[in-house]
Amino acid sequence: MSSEEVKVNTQTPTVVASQTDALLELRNVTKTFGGLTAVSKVDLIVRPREIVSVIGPNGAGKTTVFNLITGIYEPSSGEVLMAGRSMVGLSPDKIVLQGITRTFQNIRLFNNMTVLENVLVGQHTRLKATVLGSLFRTPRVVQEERMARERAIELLGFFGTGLVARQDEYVMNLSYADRRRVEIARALAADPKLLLLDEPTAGMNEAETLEAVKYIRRLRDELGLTILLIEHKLAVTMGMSDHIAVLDYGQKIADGLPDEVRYDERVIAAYLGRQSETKADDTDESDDDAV
Ligand SMILES: Nc1ncnc2c1ncn2[C@@H]1O[C@H](COP(=O)(O)OP(=O)(O)OP(=O)(O)O)[C@@H](O)[C@H]1O
Repeated sequence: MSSEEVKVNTQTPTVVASQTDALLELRNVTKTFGGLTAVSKVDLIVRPREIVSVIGPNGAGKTTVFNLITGIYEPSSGEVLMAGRSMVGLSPDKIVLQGITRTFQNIRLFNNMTVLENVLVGQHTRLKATVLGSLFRTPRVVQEERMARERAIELLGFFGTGLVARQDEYVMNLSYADRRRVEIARALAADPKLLLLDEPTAGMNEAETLEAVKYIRRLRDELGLTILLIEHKLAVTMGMSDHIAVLDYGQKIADGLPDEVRYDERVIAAYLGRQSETKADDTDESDDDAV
């Protein structure tokens, strides 16, 4: 994958009239990379406190959609709106301030930092300490640090007592499932309204996957979050999504309730088509897409 120039500006978001009660809305969003259209005219609505999944065969454009929402890429055309405000052109850190945080397909934690330190990193957008204040450790800075630590421990506590007890351990010593939890705790530290989870159960066994499904639901039910996720395990997606958007070759080919999507002929054809391509290629060993 070639990388693309990231356009960053500091403009404040403009309000665009929204016809919906959406928290997040993609309107006719297209992203091209040279001659390749990775995402083509995609509309998507995510309402407050929904759990919405984006699925599709490999290369369908799911990660690109996440990168468009989080400001890694700017759409070639179309609008990305958060609570009715356009986010197009905002830098990723400005988008975090709009209330959107994410986790990654390949966990991105600082392995040489402790569990607690990793979660503290997630709070940096909210802290107010100045460089001078930090140098001289003013009472305000000390108090802010104490509150940040308390908050980080509270967030780890969302996953039970296990991670709280291991807060001073290096992240690299944790199990894969625990590292995924720490990554979510770090994403929560920025106080999001919308959480984007990129394959939150990847690499997990069945018991860990069931556990992950439980805490994803709790993120919505107990913390009031709205969740958009990419997930390859279709049983997981079908079991917890309010609606599911299906991408194929960059286009949204279906969007509906799990049962509507499950039996949609275009969806079945897309998955079966890619599976036969994969078999012909015989290159992909990690295909757990199955309708
Ligand atoms: N920065 C980039 N430069 C060029 N092409 C890209 C870039 N990012 C993505 N693509 C291409 O866009 C298409 C969609 O990729 P994307 O990673 O969004 O798919 P995906 O659905 O997330 O796939 P997977 O399930 O394998 O992660 C692919 O053809 C990919 O090669």
